[in-house]
Amino acid sequence: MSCSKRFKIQKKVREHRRKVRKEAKKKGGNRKPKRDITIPNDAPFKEDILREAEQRKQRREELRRQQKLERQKEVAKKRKVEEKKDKPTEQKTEVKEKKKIKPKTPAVKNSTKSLCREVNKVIEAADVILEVLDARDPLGSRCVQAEQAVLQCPNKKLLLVLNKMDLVPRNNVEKWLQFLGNELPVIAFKCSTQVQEKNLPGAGKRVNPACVDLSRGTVSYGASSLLKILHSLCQTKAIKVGLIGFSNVGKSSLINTLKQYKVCNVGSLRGTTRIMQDVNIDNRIKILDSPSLVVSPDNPPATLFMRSAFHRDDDHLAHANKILKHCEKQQIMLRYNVPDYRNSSEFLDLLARRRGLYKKKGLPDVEAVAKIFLDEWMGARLCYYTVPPASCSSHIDATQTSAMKKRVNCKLLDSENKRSIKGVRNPSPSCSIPFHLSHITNGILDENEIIEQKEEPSDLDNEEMEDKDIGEDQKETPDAEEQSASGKKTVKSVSFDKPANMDEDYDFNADFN
Ligand SMILES: Nc1nc2c(ncn2[C@@H]2O[C@H](COP(=O)(O)OP(=O)(O)OP(=O)(O)O)[C@@H](O)[C@H]2O)c(=O)[nH]1
Repeated sequence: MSCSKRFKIQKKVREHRRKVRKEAKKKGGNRKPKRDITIPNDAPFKEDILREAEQRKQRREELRRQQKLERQKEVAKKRKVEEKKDKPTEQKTEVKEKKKIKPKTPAVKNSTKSLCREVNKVIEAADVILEVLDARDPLGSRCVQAEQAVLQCPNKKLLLVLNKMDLVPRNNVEKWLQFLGNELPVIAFKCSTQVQEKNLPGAGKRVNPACVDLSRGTVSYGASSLLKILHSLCQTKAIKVGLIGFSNVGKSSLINTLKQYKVCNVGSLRGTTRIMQDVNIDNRIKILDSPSLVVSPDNPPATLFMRSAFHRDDDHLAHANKILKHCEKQQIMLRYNVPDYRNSSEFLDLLARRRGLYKKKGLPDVEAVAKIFLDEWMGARLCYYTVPPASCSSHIDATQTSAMKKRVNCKLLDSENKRSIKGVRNPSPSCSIPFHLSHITNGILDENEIIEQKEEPSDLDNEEMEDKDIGEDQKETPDAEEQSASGKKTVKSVSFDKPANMDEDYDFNADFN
């Protein structure tokens, strides 16, 4: 064979092989499959390690999702700026003038009014009303006005749903069931909350958020019991079931749990639901989701913060202060792993140091840590609990109670509640924070009662003054708040002089550094 022919053949073979390799690469055949974490079975703490790895993965994904959202926001912002540039200058000045004329408050005010309207619509349309309560503060998530509005209608039935029972100790759930059961039928509930898109069939593809399967997420308790009760109420005709409650108590989650699909938007962000939504559970039960109830401004400050759907974002320190006032110091020190503190500012200072949150020049970033602290309290993970009061003057009279109980199969309810409580994994009392605030919250149902909100000076300063007066024990009692809730104003003598022994007790620079 001539040399030229041999080289020609060799070249052809090389080209052919290159082509084959290229195609294989395109198909992804050469790629090594991703290995799962393999831990030998005899390794100690295997389950813990796997759980930690899974949590880490979830966190990474969450971060990626957040970054993506931020990027999208930035792009949208840039686009807006470019669009504005393109518009003629005349239009710009018109828009500016309009903006100047429009005050900021009416937007919030109108939206609050519309929330009110939507809640009223739900109460009017529904045959059965479920008032959803947060098991961590059931009394605080009850609304006197809404309950009265329902009880005034003779044909409507009112049931309480004690949701999030996985976040409080078991004996506390039992106590609350007993306490609330004296007034109205109450059902213990735990929603299914986890959305595991990764485990769904077709993982990796884009999943339509409206049909994410929740059945594989965390287990729910009380759903079948609630359906049984509702079916017993609709023997002759189909019924509409309205869900009411303050923000973040889990109304939308409850619907998703009953439906086993994500049909309503859920989030730890308050006021996610803005309008009435109806969802058919089956051919006899239609559920109406409502926006959160509007909180009346005459509630104690902590209740106002815990239950309101909207907040001014700049008040983190004041809000954190309000919450800390009602918590047991020992438990807070244990939960957040901080040493003894005198007031909320000192606690936030210590927490910022503990979590490594510093501003420029090495100063602890108290604002940032206050925001994180509040997010935890508003989220669905922190375990805190309130204790039912020894006696409570009820706004429901005995005839209304007995009428409501007659309409519902209470024996079935009791047995189902016992079954649900047995199944749930509750936190131990030592891991949860006792929260000393138990008030029924006043709400607003009449939109004409909503008054324009005035900008008030931050109450942090005032409260810090109070803190200093109260000293170490954080002695503000619920009674004092009751007084403020009922409108009785007490005049406190506030001394603006430094306490005499203050400097001797504690030198911040020396003791702290
Ligand atoms: N741990 C736990 N978290 C829950 C439970 N139910 C709801 N959540 C969480 O509570 C948060 C609020 O739930 P939503 O269903 O959006 O509450 P909502 O009452 O509809 O809130 P709004 O839209 O503000 O009215 C979400 O982060 C849920 O995951 C529960 O039973 N247990």
